[in-house]
Amino acid sequence: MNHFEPIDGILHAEEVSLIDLAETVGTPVYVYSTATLERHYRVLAEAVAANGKALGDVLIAFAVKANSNVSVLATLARLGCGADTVSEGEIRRALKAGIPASRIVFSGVGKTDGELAYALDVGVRQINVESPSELDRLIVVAERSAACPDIAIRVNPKVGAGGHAKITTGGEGDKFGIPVDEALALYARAASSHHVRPVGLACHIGSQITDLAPLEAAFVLLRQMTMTLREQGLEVSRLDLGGGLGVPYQGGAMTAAPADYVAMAARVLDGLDVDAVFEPGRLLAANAGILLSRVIQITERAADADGSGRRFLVLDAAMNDLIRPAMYDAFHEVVPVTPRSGEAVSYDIVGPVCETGDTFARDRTMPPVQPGDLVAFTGAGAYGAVMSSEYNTRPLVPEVLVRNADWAVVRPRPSYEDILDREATAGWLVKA
Ligand SMILES: Cc1ncc(COP(=O)(O)O)c(C=O)c1O
Ligand SMILES: N[C@@H](CCCC[NH3+])C(=O)O
Repeated sequence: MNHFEPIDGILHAEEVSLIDLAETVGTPVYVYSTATLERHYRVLAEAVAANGKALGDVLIAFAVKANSNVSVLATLARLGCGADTVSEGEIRRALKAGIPASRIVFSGVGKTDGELAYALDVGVRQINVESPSELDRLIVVAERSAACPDIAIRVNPKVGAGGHAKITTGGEGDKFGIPVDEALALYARAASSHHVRPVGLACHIGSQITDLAPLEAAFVLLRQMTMTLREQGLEVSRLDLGGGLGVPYQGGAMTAAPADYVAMAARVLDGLDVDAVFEPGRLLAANAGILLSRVIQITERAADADGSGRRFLVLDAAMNDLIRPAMYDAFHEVVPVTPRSGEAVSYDIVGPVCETGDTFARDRTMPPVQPGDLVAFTGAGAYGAVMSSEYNTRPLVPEVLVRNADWAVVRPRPSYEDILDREATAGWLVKA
């Protein structure tokens, strides 16, 4: 069930009219649905439960990078969801949202000594080590902290996948993970240290993966590596399978179903006696959020000798609010909140930022709109607000969480005073 549906001709988030919301909070604004977040988590948790013991004692750790709003995290935390984090800041957010440290995984290619020390101090469940030099640093930090953290070695399985080259993480030339032979050797080396306890292997091969084949190839490799390590007498009790499962951004687009994904993982790991970790980000959050924006104007450019004319739909949202189209040519549906009758029109949908790249879509055919109308970008709940900035000194886009007929501003829009007060004028530039 979609929780962003029209009621009496007006698009709603659950029971909240987006017209009312825009009037109160202003635009642009991200709007999240509690019911969708909960449903997405439950679909995955039920798929896990349906596979019995094949995946062991499973942890679903939401990839905080996809949507780090503390209220979003707290919504998932209440259902028992853990967190996959990539920085001290994300660990702090997860803890603030009520996710216990015992359900927090710390990943990332470049964790600083300070971040490692913080993770040990709060006692995260496991640290995914991504390079030999990180292991060396972690051993020193752990010795200093008198801690002995559980670690997983992140493998680069040479299986890259994903919706765009910029979001592939498991391929040969990618910066993520450790090549298989090196990872096996590093595991044995870690096992000989008194300051870390290797408990498993991890992989994450990319994002917006719509086909299970590359994921299966990576999981099969983890299984083979587990057996190799066990033959050497080493303990392997956890496999972190990463995230990466894609979502439909466009009506009718095909992606693998979460239930098939979990069943595939269960098939591959069956009989191995390990506890699996899943790190879904986009899967839980993308279709739980929209970006609501207002049409500023429509600029018609007549055809000249060099080219065809254009019709620019200029919105008050821009690439600084939602960067996915500019960065990955990502597709987001743009739907009018109150559709007008009339023939579909082709627009170049753009924002007000001074970059040609501030283009959400070229030649997008959609129902006609007029200045002042509201439109919603769908599928914007993951890698939306988290990647926003104040480029062009546009106030950071606010976020609203809806629950039934209730809603709350869970990140307010800063005022211009807030923005300017964050900066200091160098003393020598201030008039005496
Ligand atoms: C280590 C790790 N886990 C999980 C994720 C979540 O990925 P996705 O949002 O595609 O599920 C990412 C991001 O790609 C990641 O880097
Ligand atoms: N930010 C990317 C996904 C990156 C995943 C992080 N490893 C996107 O919007 O699709």
